[in-house]
Amino acid sequence: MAGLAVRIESLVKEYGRLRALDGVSFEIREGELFALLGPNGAGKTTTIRILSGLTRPTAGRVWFFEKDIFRESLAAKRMVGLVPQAVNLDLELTLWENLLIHGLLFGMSRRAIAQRAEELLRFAELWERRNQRVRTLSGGMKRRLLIIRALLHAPRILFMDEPTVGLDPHIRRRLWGLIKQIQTKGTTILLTTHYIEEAEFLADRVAFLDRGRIVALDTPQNFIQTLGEVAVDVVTSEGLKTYYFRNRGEAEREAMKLSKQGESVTLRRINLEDAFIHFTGRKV
Ligand SMILES: Nc1ncnc2c1ncn2[C@@H]1O[C@H](COP(=O)(O)OP(=O)(O)OP(=O)(O)O)[C@@H](O)[C@H]1O
Repeated sequence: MAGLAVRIESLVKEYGRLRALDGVSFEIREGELFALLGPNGAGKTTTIRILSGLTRPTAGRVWFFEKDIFRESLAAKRMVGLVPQAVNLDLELTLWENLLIHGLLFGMSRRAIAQRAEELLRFAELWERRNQRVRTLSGGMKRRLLIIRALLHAPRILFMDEPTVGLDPHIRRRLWGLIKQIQTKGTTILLTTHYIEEAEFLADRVAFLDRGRIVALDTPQNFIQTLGEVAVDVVTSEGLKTYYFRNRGEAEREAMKLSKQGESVTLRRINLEDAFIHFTGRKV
């Protein structure tokens, strides 16, 4: 059984009178891909900022591989790579130069940087473009560069804050492939997202964050199974109602009954969005 990569205990973050995080605790196992899913303002970025050493919590403790990150902050920083929400690359420099600067900031030798940069640029299919200015890249390419920059110093843990926000669906899927490959190579990943299908596709476990609190935490499969297997959506004069059933037979019987009453009925598989609405009482 894999050890613990991240242990977070009772994190609180206050901005004046606003409690952005209200006692957040969870653990991430080594090699796991863990998603923090929540609506805007839930506290996802605040959590990532604390874990990356960009801001201090009001209270709470965090360990990476059993090292207290506030007591051993330098060692902790070297263990993590951060993919921020905003594309903070230097647009006037080339891809290669962006990676070089990052490596030097992390105290890597030029030789080690060159070796690792080549490996990662090839991995992200950006090698041919290494001498282009970042300005000339598409949105999806910039995101790929942002991800490999975070991996340059070979961190054991990768934090990704909304890595696919605002991208077209096919570019998002390509990034999902890349993220999965990074996990396969052994990196522990924490990502935040408000795209439910992203969490459902990528994550081993998902925590629903709502107004600074974790309201539910489990694997996508377990969340879905808690509700059942098949959902029946019914459009009524009062709006859309959804009913959950353990199997298709039960769902079909109920759907038949409702259609006979003249209701408009659709059957579908239960997904993580159903679970999210069930646990938070609202949409992402
Ligand atoms: N520096 C700050 N000063 C004051 N309030 C802040 C600050 N940073 C975040 N907040 C507030 O804390 C709460 C949580 O914000 P946070 O950015 O962590 O949410 P989020 O889940 O990442 O949302 P989003 O998806 O919009 O990035 C919000 O109410 C936000 O307005």
